[in-house]
Amino acid sequence: MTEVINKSLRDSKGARWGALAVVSFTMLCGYYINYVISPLKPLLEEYMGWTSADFGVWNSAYGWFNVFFLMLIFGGIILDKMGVRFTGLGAALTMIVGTALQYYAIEFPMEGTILGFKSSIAIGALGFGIFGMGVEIAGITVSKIIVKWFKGKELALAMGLEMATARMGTALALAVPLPMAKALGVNGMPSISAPIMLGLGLLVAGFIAFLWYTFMDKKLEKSEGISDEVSEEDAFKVSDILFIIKNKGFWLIALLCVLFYSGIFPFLYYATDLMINKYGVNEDFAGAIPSLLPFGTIILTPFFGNLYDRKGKGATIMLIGSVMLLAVHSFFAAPILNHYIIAIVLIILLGVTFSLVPSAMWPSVPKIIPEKQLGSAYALIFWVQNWGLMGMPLLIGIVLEKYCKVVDDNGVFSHYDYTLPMVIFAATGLLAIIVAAALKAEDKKKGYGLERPNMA
Ligand SMILES: N[C@@H](Cc1c[nH]cn1)C(=O)NCC(=O)O
Repeated sequence: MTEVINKSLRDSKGARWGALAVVSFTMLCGYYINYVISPLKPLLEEYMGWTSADFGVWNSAYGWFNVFFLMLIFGGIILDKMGVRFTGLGAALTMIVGTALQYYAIEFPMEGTILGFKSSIAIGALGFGIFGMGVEIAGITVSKIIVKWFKGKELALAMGLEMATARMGTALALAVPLPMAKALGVNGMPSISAPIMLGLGLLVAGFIAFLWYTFMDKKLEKSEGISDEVSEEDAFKVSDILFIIKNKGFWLIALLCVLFYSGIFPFLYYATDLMINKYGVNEDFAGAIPSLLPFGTIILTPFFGNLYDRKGKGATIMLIGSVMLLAVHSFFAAPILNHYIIAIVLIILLGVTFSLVPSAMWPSVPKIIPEKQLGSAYALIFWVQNWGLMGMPLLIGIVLEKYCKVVDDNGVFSHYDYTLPMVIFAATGLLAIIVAAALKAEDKKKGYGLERPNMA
């Protein structure tokens, strides 16, 4: 007698890892644009008259719509209501529109001011804000997609691999734009917009990749006998948000997220400038050192994710990562430690930190929040995180402009002293340790299972 078993497409290794590869590529394209202007800071100051505060405003715009217009919350609601296909395509398109505006602002600099900001900064920041909305909503959509394919399987490994792939985009963004802008320059004037044009092309490719994923998603649902992407049970309800925000574990994860990521992502915006100003690295190579950070995470995030899947210890991993964040930034702040080798070692250690916490944090959310509320839960966590992603670059930009300019004997600007900004980054590590310890205690009390393996 032959037994017919209806298997879900997620049971096919090829199908689920293939789906992961496709959506991860879309994220890689987004993460490239996220950091593309970081290494261009010295060129923007020299050739376009930007100040550090302008740079801070542009980068903080990432969170404007997400934080003030609650676009992330709406994104989460749309995700839970309309499903991953509609939301992912919309997010990918939003990234393209925002980046086109950024390109326009850099390629065609404008005179005058808008709402007190230089016109080019205002238009470009608006573009970065729109992009930020798109990439964040893409992020929550992809998290939900991964849970859909990998729950009960290699969930943390899959999330780690997605982040690792996305971080290749970050590494590219830190290493490529400065040499590229210089190489494509004409008559000694660098082509600052060229790396953004490259990103625009990548985003279009990312959109096409996501379109491809939508067909895989339909096949998955067909294999599971689901005809409508969003079932009655899965549809968003306001009570879901209330349920999530009443959960102490959720708040601890969200707080840890904003503190930890405020010490990493905004740091990356300034890392190339730090290498030039503190460690005296040549402009042409300065981006290569911070680009080691995402490269390290490419191997280590899946490694720690796999460890969490098999051995557990998620809360402990997050605590260790937070301790390392404090230690690394404290060394970056120490004025006498200014040899570039120290910078390389610290960046590598920061890469380990940046692998530890995300590899345990994101797969821990489904242990605290039921799957049908996951879209809203990730959206709320990203919303809290965006306060930091918005506030920190602005704070550092203003601090650099006001308190860190060092002048030579003739009163001419010589360089930025990064001690104070790095102390501020170290403070995020200290606060993260306190929250990570509280999360570990709460896990023990409530039995979320953060210290238990993910795989059955
Ligand atoms: N909410 C995102 C933030 C982000 C930064 N760059 C692109 N997205 C996030 O935290 N993603 C998880 C990660 O570790 O990258």
